[in-house]
Amino acid sequence: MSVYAINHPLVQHKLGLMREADLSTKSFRELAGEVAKLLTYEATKGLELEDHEIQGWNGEPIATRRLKGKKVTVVPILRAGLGMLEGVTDLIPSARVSVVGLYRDEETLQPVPYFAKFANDIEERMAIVIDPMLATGGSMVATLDMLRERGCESMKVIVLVAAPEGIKRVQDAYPDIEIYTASIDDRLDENGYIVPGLGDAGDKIFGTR
Ligand SMILES: O=P(O)(O)OC[C@H]1O[C@H](OP(=O)(O)OP(=O)(O)O)[C@H](O)[C@@H]1O
Ligand SMILES: O=c1cc[nH]c(=O)[nH]1
Ligand SMILES: [Mg+2]
Repeated sequence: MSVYAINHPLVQHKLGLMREADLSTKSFRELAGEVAKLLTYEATKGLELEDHEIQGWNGEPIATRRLKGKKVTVVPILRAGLGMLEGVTDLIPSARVSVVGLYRDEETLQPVPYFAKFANDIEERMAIVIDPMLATGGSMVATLDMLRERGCESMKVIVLVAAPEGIKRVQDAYPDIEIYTASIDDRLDENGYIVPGLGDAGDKIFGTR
């Protein structure tokens, strides 16, 4: 598995702003979308191109390249993953959206599934799973399991912040998956929150503190 911590200055600047304790819901939400978009740019760098000839401005043919048409499904993990969705689909507008609803039980830290709706032909698609936080990794692995059970072979992960524990959990379960993140943070605290982290990303995006 490859973990890509994106050090681009715009990513680091925007993530730094998101860490501010008193940030408004509006700003947190906007920044989540912007960082998601920048990470999507990185995560799609391996998409295949094909040659495509077009007629240019003066009537002469021009050799161009276009995306080979790999089918993509973006998979936000509810709720917080929705805060990244628009940023991702801005760059991949034809992507189908599959939705997985999970929350993490506050006592056991185990993922509790409550909803799932997958795009058609999921087994032919590259799935890009999005969630701001990869903490213990339980929610992400549960989502990847659902996709794999439905025949999805090609999967990538985009998270805003990852804990080493979560990276290891995904790595152990899915050694071939690529993870794209704006930061690998230090650790989890006693409640399973990422430190320094962002706090509760879902609450911040939805304004439900
Ligand atoms: O790696 P894990 O230990 O599983 O934790 C990460 C999960 O926790 C958060 O969701 P939460 O359960 O708070 O749900 P929400 O998005 O509805 O707020 C976060 O958005 C991840 O889905
Ligand atoms: O730090 C964390 C861990 C889990 N979920 C969050 O929203 N934040
Ligand atoms: Mg939450």
